[in-house]
Amino acid sequence: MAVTREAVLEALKALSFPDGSNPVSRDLVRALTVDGANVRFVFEAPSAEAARAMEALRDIAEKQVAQLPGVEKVTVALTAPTAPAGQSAAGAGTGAPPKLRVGGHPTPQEGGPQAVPGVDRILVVASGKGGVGKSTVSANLAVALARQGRRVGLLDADIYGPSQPRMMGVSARPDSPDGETIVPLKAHGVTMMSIGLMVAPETALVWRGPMLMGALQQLLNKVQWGRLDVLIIDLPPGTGDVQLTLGQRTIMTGAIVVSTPQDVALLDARKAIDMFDKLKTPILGLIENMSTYVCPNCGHEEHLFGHGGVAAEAKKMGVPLLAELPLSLDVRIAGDAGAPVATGEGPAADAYMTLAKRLVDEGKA
Ligand SMILES: Nc1ncnc2c1ncn2[C@@H]1O[C@H](COP(=O)(O)OP(=O)(O)OP(=O)(O)O)[C@@H](O)[C@H]1O
Repeated sequence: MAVTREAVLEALKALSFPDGSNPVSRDLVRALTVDGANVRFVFEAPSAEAARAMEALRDIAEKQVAQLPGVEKVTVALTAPTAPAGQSAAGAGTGAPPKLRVGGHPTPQEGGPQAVPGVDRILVVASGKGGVGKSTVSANLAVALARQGRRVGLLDADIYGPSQPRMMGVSARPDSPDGETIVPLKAHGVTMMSIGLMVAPETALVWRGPMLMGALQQLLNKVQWGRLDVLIIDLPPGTGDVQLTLGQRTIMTGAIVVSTPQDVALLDARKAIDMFDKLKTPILGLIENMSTYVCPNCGHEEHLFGHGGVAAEAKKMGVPLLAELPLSLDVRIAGDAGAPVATGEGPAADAYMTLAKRLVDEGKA
């Protein structure tokens, strides 16, 4: 018999504190997800202190829920406004840890979408599905724009797989000298911030849309971006709550949708484009990534995943094809090494410089 949400909540209510309250009545349970036989939820402690004291509760809760019929796996994450002492969420920052309740629900907002102060343009880089190179394109485009003299920010909002710290070669936890705002990091001429530098991955995995959105809102508004010509946001893949809420709350200059030539990726890309249409976010264009493969030994060019699909689709949708970016081992190696290929020279770097120039010339970046 499949376990239900209600059964899990009942099991948690049975864990009573000395004052007679329980985790549910104290409103500690967040993001309860029952996915077949897998149960996941978050205990959100009011403070780091309280989170430390809740380690034992987490163990007991895990065991209690695991005993329910139909449950195979239980994952309970503990969150608190700041990381527990001596346990940095990511790397070694030197200042006081930011006081952000990262992942809290977004605060209500009056009126329509708003701008981020000091930021002239926001470009979102999206894809219908994961793994098509959205993060690679975001990092390289940011670097290429910075090389053209633009003041560029890069916000990694891909909570399910934050890859910008690795791609941009940064790992330190950002400082917060005043305990309220966050000083972003700098890499390759780009001002950057990743949700992955603020939140432990196991916590992020059990979050639901509203918590992600709360975190993203904080990163947009509490990071000291300074004056930027353009902020590039590397979105999570797909068409979920984060994309929708961001579109409803923040004025976005435009969206760039990355796809590979395979049909399935294109189908997914179409969904992303429909979403931006509904949000009334201008679609700046499609990018075909992993377009051609140039053999590093003989120079022979091969269309490994087919060719022309993205161009044809762009035409059908009436949006520009912004770039066809080659599949190149250099791109992957550079990304893994923390220095995007656009920091150097060569065909892949040239392709990104051309893309960046086009966006600057069109006033989009
Ligand atoms: N043009 C390319 N040539 C070679 N490798 C590439 C290219 N583009 C991306 N890759 C590699 O493909 C992998 C996936 O890329 P990336 O992380 O940018 O995709 P993504 O769409 O952001 O994925 P996710 O949604 O999972 O974050 C990475 O290892 C990256 O280095």
